[in-house]
Amino acid sequence: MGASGAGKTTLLNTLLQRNLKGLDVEGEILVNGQNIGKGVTSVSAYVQQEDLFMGTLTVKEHLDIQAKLRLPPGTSKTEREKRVDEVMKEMLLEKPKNSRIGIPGIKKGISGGEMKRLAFATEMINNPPIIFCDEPTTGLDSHMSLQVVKTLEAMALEKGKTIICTIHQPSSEVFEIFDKVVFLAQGRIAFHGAIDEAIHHFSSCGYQVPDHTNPADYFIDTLAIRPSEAETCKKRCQDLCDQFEKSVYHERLLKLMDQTKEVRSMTPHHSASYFTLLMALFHRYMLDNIRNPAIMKAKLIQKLFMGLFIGLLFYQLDVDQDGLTGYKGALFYYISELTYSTIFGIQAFMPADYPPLVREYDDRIYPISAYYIAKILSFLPIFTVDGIVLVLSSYFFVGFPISFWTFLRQMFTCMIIEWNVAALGIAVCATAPSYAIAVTVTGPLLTVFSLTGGLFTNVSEMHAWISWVQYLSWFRYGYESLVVNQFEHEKFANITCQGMDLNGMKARVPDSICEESGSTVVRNFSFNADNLYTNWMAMIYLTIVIYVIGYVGLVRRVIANR
Ligand SMILES: Nc1ncnc2c1ncn2[C@@H]1O[C@H](COP(=O)(O)OP(=O)(O)OP(=O)(O)O)[C@@H](O)[C@H]1O
Repeated sequence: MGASGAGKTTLLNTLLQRNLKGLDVEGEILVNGQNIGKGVTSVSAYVQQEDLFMGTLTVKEHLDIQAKLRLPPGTSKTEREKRVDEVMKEMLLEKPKNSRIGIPGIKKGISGGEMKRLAFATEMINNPPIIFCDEPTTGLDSHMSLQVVKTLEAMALEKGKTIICTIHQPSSEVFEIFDKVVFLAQGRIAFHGAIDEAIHHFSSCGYQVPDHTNPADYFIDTLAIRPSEAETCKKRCQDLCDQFEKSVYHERLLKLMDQTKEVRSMTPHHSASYFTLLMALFHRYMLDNIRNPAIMKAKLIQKLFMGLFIGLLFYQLDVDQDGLTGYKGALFYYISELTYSTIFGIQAFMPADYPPLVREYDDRIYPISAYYIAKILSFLPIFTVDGIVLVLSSYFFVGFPISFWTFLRQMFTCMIIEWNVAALGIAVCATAPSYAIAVTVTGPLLTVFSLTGGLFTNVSEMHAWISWVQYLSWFRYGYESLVVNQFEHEKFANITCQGMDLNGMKARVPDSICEESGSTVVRNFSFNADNLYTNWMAMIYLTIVIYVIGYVGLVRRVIANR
């Protein structure tokens, strides 16, 4: 305990060997007499102040997934289910087990107290002997705070756990539950011992708790640095810390520390196998994608709507010069539709994954690669199905050739385009430090790639110093494949040299501008009919390279954040 700025969080971080960048830490941290460094994570749990859950999951689903992530390899399904039932019972979560967790202030879910107990339940799954908690009662009313601290007490008394907890403004009832309390002031220890002893010690230093006053409030107030009288407060804190160092309580503390140097055994917990981690994370993200109406439902409805719109706009195009403009536009539109909504859809939702990822990575629950692969796999079905919906809902209206293989190639090209786009969306999100930066980078990138896609600029006419950009663009690869696939079909073997004249009547266009066959269209774009499949390979290759770059960016970002 201590006033704001006393060093509580720093002490917890030091014990847990986290977020110590820029700090000069001295001394030794021993767990059962052993200096295990960052290994402290494998014998402890850390319940942080802010609860980070996936609000779309139910309490039970969340715990099931956490059990898969946290229980050691070789744990059977029955054992896992038994453990989940046990922690739900211990943490009084049986009643809300099938309720969605929710997102405070956004989507209604379980109560604040239940959420805190769920945070404990999550950390308790693998039965760690030590539990660190950072201000577990923050944001809870007095009744819920008491319930949470009683739960902690039960863990200590009934399960023999060591609980190290920072606490902010506890009520007298809550304060009395703690066995031992450490008061911090300006990074130093102002007191360590039982609550009665604290009252006695502070009183002997001239700070008697007044009647009808919560001792916790009084001590924190005594140790606080008030800006208006900073120097006096600092001096008071220094005096109290000095007096503690001369007290019997300090002597006892030194003896206790000597005893803890005796080496005792401990059993670190092991994480699940890589495959189990991957499957559990995939399950979690799939459930979230399916439950989140803005991801799954909205995308499918949007693609259906846009597909029908394309179908109506380009309904049964003629095979003449005007029709050609429509066919070319419709094909390019497919790529745009698959690009913009996909990339911005990903960027709207993926940043929310980052805080839990950093936390769970710090807790050594899974490696970053497991998250990254699971995330990619969970997006893959959505960004495959919606492309199929788009093509299915428009293809036959537009008047593209009724040919099984042409249809299938068109669908497949669209699928690969969307995989490529999804890769860029995920990679930019993984690498960019914030959503705003991700969107700012993505906008111009899309403009550059669409401009070099072949519709606005002829691919052979670009200046040598800029034309290389087209080889990074799925617009370029995708458009060439779509154009070749359509215009090399026999439907376009002969194209009427007719177009609309100034009076709105069909008239013959001059031979010099007439594209009399699909092959001419392909040639005029400077596209190559042999590139249809090569482009698929190029897009798949590009997808993989982008994913790798995104992975490296994510790892750098997470590690830099520690
Ligand atoms: N033992 C220490 N020696 C020197 N500086 C310290 C020590 N402990 C903490 N500090 C510094 O004091 C400042 C406040 O520390 P910290 O954030 O841990 O306080 P806190 O008690 O958690 O405050 P709050 O309740 O407001 O979160 C930080 O700049 C930290 O680096």
